[in-house]
Amino acid sequence: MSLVSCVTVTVPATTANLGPGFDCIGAALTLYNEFKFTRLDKGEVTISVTGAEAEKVQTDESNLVYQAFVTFYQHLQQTPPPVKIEIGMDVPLARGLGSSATAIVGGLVGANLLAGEPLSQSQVMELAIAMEGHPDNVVPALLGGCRLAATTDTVWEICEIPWHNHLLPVVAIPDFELSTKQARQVLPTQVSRADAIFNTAHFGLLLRGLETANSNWLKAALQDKLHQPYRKALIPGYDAVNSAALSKGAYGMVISGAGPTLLALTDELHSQAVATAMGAAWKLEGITAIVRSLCLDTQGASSTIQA
Ligand SMILES: Nc1ncnc2c1ncn2[C@@H]1O[C@H](COP(=O)(O)OP(=O)(O)OP(=O)(O)O)[C@@H](O)[C@H]1O
Ligand SMILES: N[C@@H](CCO)C(=O)O
Repeated sequence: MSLVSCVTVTVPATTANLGPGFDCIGAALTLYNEFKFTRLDKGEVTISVTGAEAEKVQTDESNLVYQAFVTFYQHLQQTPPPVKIEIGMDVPLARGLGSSATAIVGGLVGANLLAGEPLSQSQVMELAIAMEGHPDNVVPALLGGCRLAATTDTVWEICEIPWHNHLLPVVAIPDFELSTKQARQVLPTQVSRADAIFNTAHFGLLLRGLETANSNWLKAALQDKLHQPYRKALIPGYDAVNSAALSKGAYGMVISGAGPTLLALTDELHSQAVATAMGAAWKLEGITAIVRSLCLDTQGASSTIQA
């Protein structure tokens, strides 16, 4: 078997939760990070980063892409080979768009390809979920589309959720970070039965709303009682941006992942006006935000092998 010496892996950003689907649903978006792995004959790992916010990413062995690369070889009980990793960043860091999931999936997929693919896609997925701690970013980052993940005692069941082709996500990405760790610390460890029932009902409605683009269902479905009411306080301007999105015809707005990016679900007719209004509302609050009208990525992680 001739070993691959160089591979480039492209991984999409993801939005997790979609309102009521806390820690179990996520969708891949058309915004990407790129990871190039070159096997070296000898020497140490070298890591370089280019693109948006490149200067914020560690280039030593604590780099998350390298950590994933090492985790893969540890899983096989092998020593990782010396490698050059080149990272091209377009997914902003710690903004709720799954940057850490791109790094984990990129590192694992790259390592698997360099090693001649000893692991199946579902084995790679399980390693990725274990590293991230929850499935809702890494699963769509790996597989693409909108995905629901549920675990039994032993396995993960992954289900593709139909996404109506009229639905467009608009993201407003503010210029401040919110780490997932910090955004999880504000959540209660126990919730009331009423809140659990509220989320169960709204999650069911969300699945049917995503499938049909039924506007009444979607408007109601994006509400949640498990995380957003607690996290709103960490996102100045949340109410103003929400009102702006709704006033321009969005079905609704949610916190993307752990935030602080806010994501409106809309359609082609309204997406431009919704994006402009969300950016303007944040500007009035003194916060600069980049707004982007995206689509659902259906491919997930993809790779190009250079022999
Ligand atoms: N391309 C990358 N290369 C290396 N490390 C990265 C990369 N992207 C993200 N990370 C690491 O992941 C951290 C951000 O992870 P965090 O979970 O806080 O936010 P997120 O994944 O962007 O948001 P969310 O999980 O809410 O979608 C960064 O601080 C960095 O350590
Ligand atoms: N489900 C996770 C996604 C962010 O990693 C959360 O909301 O904390």
